[in-house]
Amino acid sequence: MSHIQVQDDQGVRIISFNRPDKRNAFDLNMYKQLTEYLIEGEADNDIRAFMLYGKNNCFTSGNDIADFLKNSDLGPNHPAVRFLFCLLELKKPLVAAVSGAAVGIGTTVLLHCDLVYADSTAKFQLPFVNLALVPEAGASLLLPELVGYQKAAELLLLGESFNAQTAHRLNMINEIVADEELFSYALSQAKKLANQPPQALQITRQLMRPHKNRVQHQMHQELEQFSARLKSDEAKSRFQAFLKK
Ligand SMILES: C/C=C/C(=O)SCCNC(=O)CCNC(=O)[C@H](O)C(C)(C)COP(=O)(O)OP(=O)(O)OC[C@H]1O[C@@H](n2cnc3c(N)ncnc32)[C@H](O)[C@@H]1OP(=O)(O)O
Repeated sequence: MSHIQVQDDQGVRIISFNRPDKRNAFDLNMYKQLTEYLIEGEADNDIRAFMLYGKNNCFTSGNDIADFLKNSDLGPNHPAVRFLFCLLELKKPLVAAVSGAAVGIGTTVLLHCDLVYADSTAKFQLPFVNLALVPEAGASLLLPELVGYQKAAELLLLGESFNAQTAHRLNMINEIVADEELFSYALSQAKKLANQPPQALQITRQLMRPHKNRVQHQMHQELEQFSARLKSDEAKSRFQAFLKK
């Protein structure tokens, strides 16, 4: 069974993560599929919005840590890099429904979403420094802009997990939804977006992101540092420690 599943429902492309034995950690193939489904959806006039969802009461535990040890060269064709730049370039709106762990890229992807809903089990974490890495997806720029420098420093430098109430207070999510209603509520919101006039919707979204070039520049800076860190002894020993646990 594929670890990325796709379903189109009344103009919404629902992309679900489903790798239960690894808490939906993204491996290279998952990044490739994610990117393909997004690119395909962008080109399809019947798709008006995307929704990201993690099955098995988990959004995603982030990048597969075993892959960090195997693939340290983050060139422009690396599947994770292609996914991140695809996110940045998306024209159609993106909704996320977060249940359970949203770690690393599981949290940074939300900074590129238009609407984010979480249930009471959601747990966010940005453990880049803990893993001897640096942030990605433009989070080193987007997070301080969203939540303020000191709060962002707490989240990125200490790398502790935080719950849905904190994420809501920091304006990182729109709403906390009852656990059993998360999927249907997020989907109903995505369908509202899908029913809006598509051109006005996409242009408005574009106008609301005047900082795109700055984010793109920051992402390149982050990736340069991230690649170097992946090769460092301190990072390798953190990855090995996690995998031995
Ligand atoms: C460019 C992107 C960068 C990033 O995304 S950096 C962030 C990388 N991710 C992490 O550091 C998160 C690592 N995972 C965790 O902290 C925990 O897991 C969770 C909090 C997500 C869940 O904890 P619990 O419910 O206790 O599950 P469990 O026993 O730790 O994990 C179950 C199985 O899943 C594997 N697993 C979990 N996350 C990952 C991962 N990110 N990469 C590879 N494997 C992972 C484990 O090893 C284990 O596997 P086994 O049953 O074989 O021992």
